[in-house]
Amino acid sequence: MGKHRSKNPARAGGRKPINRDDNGGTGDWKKFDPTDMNNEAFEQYYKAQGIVSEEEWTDFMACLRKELPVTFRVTGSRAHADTINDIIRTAYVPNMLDVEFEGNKIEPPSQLAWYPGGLGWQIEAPKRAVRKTEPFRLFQRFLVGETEVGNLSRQEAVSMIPPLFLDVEPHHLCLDMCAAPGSKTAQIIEALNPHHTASTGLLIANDSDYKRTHMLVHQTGRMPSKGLIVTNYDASMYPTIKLGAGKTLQFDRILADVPCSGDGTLRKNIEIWGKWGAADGNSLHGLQLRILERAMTMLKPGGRLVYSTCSFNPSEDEAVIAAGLNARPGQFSIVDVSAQLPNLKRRPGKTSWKVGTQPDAKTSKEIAWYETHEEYRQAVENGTEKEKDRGKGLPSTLWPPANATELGLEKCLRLLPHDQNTGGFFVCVLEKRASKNSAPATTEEPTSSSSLKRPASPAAPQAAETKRAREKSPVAESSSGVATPAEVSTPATTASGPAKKEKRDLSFKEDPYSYVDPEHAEIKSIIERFQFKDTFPKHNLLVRNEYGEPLRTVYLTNDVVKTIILNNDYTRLRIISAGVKSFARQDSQQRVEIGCKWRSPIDGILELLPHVGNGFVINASLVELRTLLQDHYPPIEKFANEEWKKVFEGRDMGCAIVKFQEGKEAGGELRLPMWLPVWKAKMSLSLMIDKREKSILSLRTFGEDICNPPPIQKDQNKPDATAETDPAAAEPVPEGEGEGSAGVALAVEESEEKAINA
Ligand SMILES: C[S@@+](CC[C@H](N)C(=O)[O-])C[C@H]1O[C@@H](n2cnc3c(N)ncnc32)[C@H](O)[C@@H]1O
Repeated sequence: MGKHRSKNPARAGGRKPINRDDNGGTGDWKKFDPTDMNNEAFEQYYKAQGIVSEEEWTDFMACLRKELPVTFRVTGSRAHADTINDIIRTAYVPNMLDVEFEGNKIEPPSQLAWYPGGLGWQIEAPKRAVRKTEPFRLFQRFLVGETEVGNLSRQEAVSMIPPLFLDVEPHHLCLDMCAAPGSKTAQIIEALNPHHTASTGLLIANDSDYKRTHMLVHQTGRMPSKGLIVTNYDASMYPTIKLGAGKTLQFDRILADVPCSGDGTLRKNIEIWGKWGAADGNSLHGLQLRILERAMTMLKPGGRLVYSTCSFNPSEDEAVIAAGLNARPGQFSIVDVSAQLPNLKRRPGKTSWKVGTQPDAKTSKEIAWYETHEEYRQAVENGTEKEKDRGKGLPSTLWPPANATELGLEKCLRLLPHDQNTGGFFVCVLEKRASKNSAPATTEEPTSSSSLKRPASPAAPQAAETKRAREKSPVAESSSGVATPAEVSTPATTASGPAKKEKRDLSFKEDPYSYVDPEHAEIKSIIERFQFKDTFPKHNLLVRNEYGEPLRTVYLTNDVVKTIILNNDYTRLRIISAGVKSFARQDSQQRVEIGCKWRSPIDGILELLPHVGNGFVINASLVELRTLLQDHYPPIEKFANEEWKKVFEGRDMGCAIVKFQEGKEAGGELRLPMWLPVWKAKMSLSLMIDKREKSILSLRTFGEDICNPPPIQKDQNKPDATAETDPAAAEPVPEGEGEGSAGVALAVEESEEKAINA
């Protein structure tokens, strides 16, 4: 398993790979002092590589020493994103056109010229100006709120590029190999669900760092998808995924946004100035190549693979691509993407580069250059060069191969900071040839004969899967080439594990997965409550225990995810999460008066809406929203709207979905319709979103936080004190508060599930 990110990514002699997108959303800016921004070896190294011409060198270096503008992306399905974009353009930007700060005019936010649909933005204003001028401060507050609810994503401009070239369609089976913290994962999910329609595709978002996979779960919670699985694996040894009947999964799209030295992020991670060394890139080349080679193996013929780094270094960029192509002669080609994103300024990849070492970056800035691998080996033999990299020395794949000019490396893209005021990045788009001799679409080809040996990885203890028996059941294929779960021999309609039991990786501590029998009494109560139509995928309800028992949370997955879960032991794939959280138990007691004890968390509502019965969703206006935000459990009689009161009085206790119409009313404005879960108790209603989300919603809609503090519980140590003493009885405790706080709820959920698993 990889290591957790360090606050100082360039630590350990600059060898630690960069987790570059981490401070994307925090707004933390480090001390910015251009006089510290020097590194002789860096200049020597890149002057020799010729990644910019001599005439441009001064501009290149000057730009690297400038503060990086803040950039963000409007997220979500297209119609939704366009509305948010219009709000920025029409409600905020006009107020920022004539702002002055300390005698200088401050430029308003501008749209990134190359980003599709104008949904990418850049703020060049210095941070101080943003804090000290009213229009920018207001905009900043808007950005923070919208980022919290998932409508915006702070992301470096160049980091937005790789997923755009991936060209994802809603039916694609995709893998994001090094995904945390997940800014590109979010882009892929959006491409799979452009209109929030039922995507039949799949995205597996993987990271070798266990803690960072939880960042991924959090980040993707804002754009839930039934077709999402998060895994925790060393990408260079990613396991083969079984589909039943001896078939294995091959992906239509793979993103390999690999760990790298990160010198393209110098403008953001300014510590790199003091730490950078020529050895950094050389030492990462091996891992990067192994990840690329694994991606090449798992890609479907005709599929597309995007390799990217935030490093300028050819050792991590062109050298990796060249070695990957040469390991599979004739099977892959570099795609010419010059016509895509026409306004994006890019530089061609290099067909020649130099390999240099820097024996000790701390004591000497001198770089030793070696024309060839043989020359380097000679120096090792002579003792003038010490062997690094665990005694194996530098691999020959670091040097430009003899056929470098024939590989089409100039079709790679290098993004340079001074071209459009960004960070640096490298992107290469590869396509696997769909030839007669290619392996069938769902069968992986044998692993290539890379010259680099794969080291054992603690995150991949079960790699020897060839030894395992494969299922014998006949499996039909869906249009995506994946067997649909109903066709898999494992009983798909009952709680079940993999079709054939595999050996468990006992070191993997996450809870198991199983599908719930749709005839289970709890599921029947849910179907009845939400008046689900026949279209509701009741066979695809997943829980986190071995017995298919709906205890606290039920997730909804699509067919592809189900096929994967049924055919692979979850510990072998190290599955951290799957599907969308769709139902959460609201009432764990045996109260008979509550027929369905489940509510739909906000994450899952959009997935449920197409299936709920006509008339189940209750319409409301901002007047009702105001009351629901102000009080935690407003009595039904408090609502002025007679129609609304009547509807709720006619309903049993339990969950409802309320649609708040867009418009201006009650001192607020809602620009898009919004669906929220509401719980009806005996005499009151409650909005089922957590306290923080309520406050953000209040600020966005009414311009102020109108939410009153939650009522004090009468005896917090006494279980179910409310039910005993409150006339309203059975009042819900919204997620994120008191006993029902997300953390506590999760703990209860885990211990309950663990108890049944024990
Ligand atoms: C540059 S970051 C990825 C950024 C991410 N794609 C995004 O856009 O948010 C590289 C990631 O690779 C992960 N990583 C490092 N070594 C890995 C390996 N062998 N397999 C999988 N992930 C790895 C790190 O934990 C880190 O999260």
